Parts: sequence; C-alpha cells; structure tokens
Amino acid sequence: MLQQPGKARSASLPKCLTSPLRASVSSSVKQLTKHSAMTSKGPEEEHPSVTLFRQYLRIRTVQPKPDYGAAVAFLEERARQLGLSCQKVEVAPGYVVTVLTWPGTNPTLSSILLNSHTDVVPVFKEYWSHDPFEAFKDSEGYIYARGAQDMKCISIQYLEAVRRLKVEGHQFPRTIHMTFVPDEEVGGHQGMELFVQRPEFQVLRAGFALDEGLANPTDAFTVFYSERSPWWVRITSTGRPGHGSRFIEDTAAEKLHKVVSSILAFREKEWQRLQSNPHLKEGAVTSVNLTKLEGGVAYNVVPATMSASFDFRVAPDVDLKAFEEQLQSWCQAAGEGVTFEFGQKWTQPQVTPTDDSNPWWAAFSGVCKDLNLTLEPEICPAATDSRYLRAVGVPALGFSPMNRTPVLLHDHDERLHEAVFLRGVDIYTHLLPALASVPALPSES
Ligand code: MET
Ligand SMILES: [Zn+2]
Ligand SMILES: [Zn+2]
Repeated sequence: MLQQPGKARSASLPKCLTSPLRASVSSSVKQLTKHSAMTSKGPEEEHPSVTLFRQYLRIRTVQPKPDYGAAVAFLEERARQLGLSCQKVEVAPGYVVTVLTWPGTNPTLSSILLNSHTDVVPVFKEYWSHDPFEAFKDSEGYIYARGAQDMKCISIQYLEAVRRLKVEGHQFPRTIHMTFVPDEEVGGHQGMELFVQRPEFQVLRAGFALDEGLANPTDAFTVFYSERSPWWVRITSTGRPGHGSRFIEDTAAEKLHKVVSSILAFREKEWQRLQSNPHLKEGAVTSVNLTKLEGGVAYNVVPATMSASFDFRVAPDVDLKAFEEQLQSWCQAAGEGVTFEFGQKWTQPQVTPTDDSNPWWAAFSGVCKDLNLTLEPEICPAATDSRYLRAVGVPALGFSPMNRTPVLLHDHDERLHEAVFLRGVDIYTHLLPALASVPALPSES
C-alpha cells in the first residue's frame, strides 16, 4: 500500500531541518511515489540515491584489511549505468585508483576532479547501536554506518549529481573526473600520494579539485582551504636498566617523562591560545596527542628502552624547520640517549585562495550564495588527500555538504540523515555546472 505523498516521510524528518530542506525532501517523496507506483520495486518510499548510498556503505572497505575489490566492482557498475568511461590505475599491488570520466565539450580546458577515498576506519562494534556495516536506517531517517560521513556519502553524492545532470541532457565545457582512491585513512601512501606522480594523473589535467570536509552541527557549511601537517613522532629514550627495587639513575622512563611533560606543556599552551581567542578555529593552532606508550618487560625490571608516540598536527603558518629544532631541543633537554623518528612528516602545506582572485573559489562560493548556504572557510584540523593535490599545484577545497549534523567521523554510531544526504546531492547538482563552466583561465588561453 502506498502512503499518501509526503505524509509519513515529512513526519519523520528531524525538527531541526529548515523548511527548504523539508520542501526538497517532500518533492523527492512525490517523485518516489511515482517511481514506486511505476515499478513496484525496491524498498517502498526510499529515494533510489539513498538505496545506492546504503548499498555502498555495506561494502567492507574497513582498515586494516579493506575489501577494495568489491568497491572497485561497485564503481565499475556505476560507470556502466551512467555511461561513463572507467579507468583503473593500480598504483601499488592491490591498490587501485578508479577514475570515472564525463568528458567536457572543450578538451583544451583543464578538468574538475571530484575526489573521494574508498576506505573507512575500524569500528568498536560493541559501542554501536546498529551493525556498522548494515547501513541501518531508523524510523527518523538516520543512516548508521561506518563511512556514512567519512566519506562514502560524498562518493555517492558525486555519482548521483552527475547522473541527474546527464539525464537532464546537460553538457559542460570542462571534463569532470571522479577519482575513488584507496588508503587515505592510513596516510594515502599507497593511494593519492602515488597517484599524483603517475602519468595517468597528468593526463587528467586537473585544474581544480573537491575533496572531503567535515560535518557542521550548525546551519552553516564548513569548507577547508588548507590543512594542518601531520607529524607523527616517536620519541625513544634509552637509559640504565636494573632491578626494580633500586634507585637507578638515568633511566629511560625518567627521561621519557621529561620529554612527555615538555610536549604536553606545549599542548596546553596551544589549547589556551585557541580558547582565549574566539577568532581562532581549531585548524589554526598546532595540536598534539600522546597516542602510544611502549616499553618494559616485567614489574621488577627497569627497562633500557621506552618510547612515546605523538600525533602532531602542525598549523600551516608554523616555521617547520624551527618546529623540528624545538622537538630536538626537548629531547636534548631530557638527557643523553633520547632520539626521535617520524612515522609521518608532511612539509608542504599549501593554501587555496578564498577570494575572487581565485576563479574556482568565485564559482564555488557564488553557487553557495545563490543557494543561500552560509560558508565557514577554515583550515582542516585533520589531514586529507587534498594535501597531495595542492602540493602538485591543484587548488582544492575540502567540502562535505552536511550542515545541522554532528561531527561523527571515526566515532561510534557514525550516521547521516537521509534528508541531509539528499540535500547534498542537490548542492553538487548546482556546484558541478558552475565549476565545469568556469571560463578559460589566463593560463589556458
Ligand atoms: C595523517 S594520515 C591521514 C589520515 C586521517 N585522514 C587523519 O587525518 O588522521
Ligand atoms: Zn575521510
Ligand atoms: Zn577519516
């Protein structure tokens, strides 16, 4: 039995949604009702884009052993359905970058690159209200799944926006490439980092890229124009071993404690700087967390070696040479035999201009203005594959069109409301025509 158009659906919308959003969902419900009546297929009432999103969420591309094969097969099928070419670039054994291409009418112009990563971070299943790989949708319309925000939503939103624009018969001057990359969640070393160095990437002639951002709990949308540099630092301290009952001097633990204290004091200073200045956003200061402590063999044996690992996220305006010297001096001040090594060290932070001197920004922000979306341009506190794109000269913006949504990426019960997801498809449906129609840049004429 079909329900009356819009009735049950709008009753289940979250109260926080604005009326335009309610109106847009209610209109998609009307289309849906028509669709269901015509085909009698699929879960009744669900928008087909939501169904596709939930299918993609069920693919277990979870670190540390993602099922990339299933994701690539899913994307190849999307390419077939959309009539797009699909190129698979194996950047390392088993690590495939999938590129779906919608050619533009003017091949002399650079292209638009819509990037998303296919992997997701692990879960603590016992803390979830629903199986994180079932893509359960509750009665209010919230879809629970790992990747619901980070960032399988974006992959499907790109695909669905392109589908809608193609169905409507549009063509744009610039080519649109959708890249689906592996390995982002563990640093992108077997993904985007290698891909940008490949001839297949050069051939794409990317002029501008969109990549992931973060949800925003307010009415506004966050957009990232730069990001902090991840520096993963492991400090190793060596010292005198011996019996656990004795007052041994110069132990590994004592020296490690000193370094840990120096670094946590620095953390406190940055935290206070952020707290005391309302104009500073999180991405503008340097953060650090102690994420691992290793060492020791027994209660009564003083170990000769201990180590502490830190996840630093260095603000883009920091002098990186001076910062490394600071690390060095904290280690030296702790005593002999304290060294550090990097697990990750990004040294090429770049900023994508957010003024009208940048025609990409003008097109992007112009559409948001037309749609009445409030943008909050910020520096991304975390790292994304945008850093590899910006470093090879491709201006990039980090944008996940999720407002009125708590930031739940990497968290338990990661979820997204279907209405917010569908609104995101709408937003890309407006953004893509503008970006793919940016007139020839001075460098392109
Ligand atoms: C630093 S590697 C990137 C992994 C993840 N995106 C993060 O920011 O932690
Ligand atoms: Zn991500
Ligand atoms: Zn992530």
